[in-house]
Amino acid sequence: MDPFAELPPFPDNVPAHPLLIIDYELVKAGDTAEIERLWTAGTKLGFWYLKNHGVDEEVHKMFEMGSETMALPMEEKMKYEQGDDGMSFGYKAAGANAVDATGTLDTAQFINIAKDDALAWPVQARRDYPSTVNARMPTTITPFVEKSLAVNNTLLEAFNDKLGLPKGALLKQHPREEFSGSETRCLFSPPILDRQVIGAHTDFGSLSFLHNRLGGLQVFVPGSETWQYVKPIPGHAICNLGDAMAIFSGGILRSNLHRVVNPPGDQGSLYRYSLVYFTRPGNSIILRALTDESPMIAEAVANARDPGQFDTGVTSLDWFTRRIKNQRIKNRKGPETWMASRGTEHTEPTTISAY
Ligand SMILES: O=C(O)CCC(=O)C(=O)O
Ligand SMILES: [Fe+2]
Repeated sequence: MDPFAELPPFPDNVPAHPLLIIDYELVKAGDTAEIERLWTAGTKLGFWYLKNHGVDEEVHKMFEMGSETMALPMEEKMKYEQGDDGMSFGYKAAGANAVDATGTLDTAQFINIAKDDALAWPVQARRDYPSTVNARMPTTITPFVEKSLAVNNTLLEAFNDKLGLPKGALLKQHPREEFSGSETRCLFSPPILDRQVIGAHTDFGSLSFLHNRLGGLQVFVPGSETWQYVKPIPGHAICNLGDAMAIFSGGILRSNLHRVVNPPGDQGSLYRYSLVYFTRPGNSIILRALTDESPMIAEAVANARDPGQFDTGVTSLDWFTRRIKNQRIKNRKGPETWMASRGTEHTEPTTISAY
């Protein structure tokens, strides 16, 4: 079944940035040419399409889980709201976050489910969830999390070797058993013309495995002056690196700015769903460049304009909590709260809201 069949196509006359297309099966098989292309994608833009990932069936069911959850009465969803303390897991209502320094409200609802809960099910590891999530945990969510973990770990290992790290060094930053901010997220937003759905940001963690059916995602390509759409392609996931990988690699890998706006053309009158699996480092991992383990990373840090930026002195949990907490509109004191929510993109032109 083609999940795009019922949807109006992404318009032909709207430019989209041509991400590199990486074949997961080839990367998994150790194909050096394909791994070289993955490396190019990770170092130049930090975004790429991933085909042949084998997760389509689970993605389809996750979209169903998302629509079942979003259809619950607001009062029910609000029982599971993520709150203002910087925890991500649970439900996030539309308008709970700022999308820019002036405090404009976001328009996306999320349901975020911790990887730790998906793997521990039926034991509760981190928090409780709406009935629609519980009902889908064994059939849909846990299988999706397991497959996404395997895909992301394979990609991390490929980057590990290209960075000249000892085998398993990056995987050691993401222990399966340690609690972390790793989670799956289903997003839902109504048509909205005059503002961003999700403000410009870099992702907090290491690697995001994203599934889009409608347009709306935009990337800010280094050296360009405008935002560019990423066009959804059936069967192709969109992968991107987050802050933790930029820091571990001493800036060799790129955590790129992106945002979500209304889908273009005829897609723009539809409700938009999307789905992500985020791999994030273990809570206790200190975010710093892995200079002791790779001469290539040591050299990158030595040559960096501001080497200190790769020695944050904070744990992954602290980094994540700070960013989530300062996006929450209830915590907003002024533009400085937005600045306090920023990640590795702080040197980038994040002020362009240019809607
Ligand atoms: O919905 C999308 O296309 C992207 C979502 C995103 O960037 C995020 O949740 O971090
Ligand atoms: Fe993102």
